[in-house]
Amino acid sequence: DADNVLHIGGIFPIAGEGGWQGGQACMPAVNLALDDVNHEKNLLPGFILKLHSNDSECEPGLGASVMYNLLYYKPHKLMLLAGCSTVCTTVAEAAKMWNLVVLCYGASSPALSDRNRFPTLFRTHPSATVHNPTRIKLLQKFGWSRVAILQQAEEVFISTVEDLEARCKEAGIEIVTRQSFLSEPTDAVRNLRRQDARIIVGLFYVVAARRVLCELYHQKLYGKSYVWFFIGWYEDNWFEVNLDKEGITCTKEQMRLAAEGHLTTEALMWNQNNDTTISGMTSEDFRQRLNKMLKEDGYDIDNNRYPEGYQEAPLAYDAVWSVALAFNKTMEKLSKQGKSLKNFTYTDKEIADEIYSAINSTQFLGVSGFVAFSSQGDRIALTQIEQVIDGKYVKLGYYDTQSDNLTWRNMERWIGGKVPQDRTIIRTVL
Ligand SMILES: CC1(C)CO[C@@H](CC(=O)O)CN1
Repeated sequence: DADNVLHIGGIFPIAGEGGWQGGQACMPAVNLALDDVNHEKNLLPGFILKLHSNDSECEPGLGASVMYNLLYYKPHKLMLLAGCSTVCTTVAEAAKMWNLVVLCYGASSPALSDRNRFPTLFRTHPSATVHNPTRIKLLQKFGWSRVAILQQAEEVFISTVEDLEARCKEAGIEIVTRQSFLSEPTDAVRNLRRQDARIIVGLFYVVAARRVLCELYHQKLYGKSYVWFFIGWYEDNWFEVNLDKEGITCTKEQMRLAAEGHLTTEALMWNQNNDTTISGMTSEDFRQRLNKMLKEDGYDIDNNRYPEGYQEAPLAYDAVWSVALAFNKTMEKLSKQGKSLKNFTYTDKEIADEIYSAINSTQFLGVSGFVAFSSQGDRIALTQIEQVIDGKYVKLGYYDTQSDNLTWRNMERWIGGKVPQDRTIIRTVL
């Protein structure tokens, strides 16, 4: 009956062009999770979790109006789910005025790790800075203490590079140059050449990555004397597609030549082992159920026609479990004070603080791996390292920053047969 429903709001990036339309796969994943938590006995006894949502198109203004409508109209919502860094920034900055926790399943911007601006924000999506301890670990593993940085001038990459520079300084790694470009990388790449950069960390979106790769080919900044670190969440064959459409002057073969041997880092979003998670499923079971649901929604999964956000779907699924587990804890605590989540209103700071501290201490094995939040509300996640070998990505290993543990498979291959140097070695014969 109506009064035993726990209402939450959801803001999903679905339509539109700009940014990340990851709500296409994340909203189905959220619906799967709502089904599961509402059938889990003893999780929300006597209650059901109900979602009220709308589309932000990954536009912060539209996201703000979706949020306004969710809050203006009854019933009261107990918290908000949101995706896209730009929308989460707007929603999380305002949410505190309504004493609402915001849980972001699709926001990677490092700027969101700020308890002053976002006191009630949590995210199951790791910050883009999660790559940086892994990059440092790899530089140290291969003895590189002189690196260069090439980045696209976008907020997420600017703040990620600031974090990387600080960690390089701490580790005694020299940044020989930091080049950035808006959309044309020619001059930036030329400056890398001038500084004799050999080990380069590249931070850009995938369209810019194709331009950079073709530029590397033309300026011969690839092959046995160079090591490039790219971001690992581009689609697997990113360097062979859209060449005509995006005016790339290199052929597929030239792009493959330039891409051969590059390393990538990315946050793990699908639990890698076959362990049974809190939902009773393994991550592969989850994949099967999600694929079935997406096929019913009309996606041609069998021919690799995936909706956007498929990669991040486990983060959305686990976000709902985080909420349900936190509400379970909160209800137990409130009932001892003769209160209930049903009494929550947007001015009730006490209940809001109970929800906050319950989420803050929530930890469980989810389909996206072990779910736990840092003091800034950031997702603590493993990273994966891959290398392009013979044109295909090969898993090289995983890194757990918390325990500083690098699991390495010794599969790496260097074009010149040995680890490239980070500088020109002048051999003086005495
Ligand atoms: C790994 C990626 C693609 C990074 O951007 C996230 C979206 C965002 O930060 O706005 C979604 N996941």
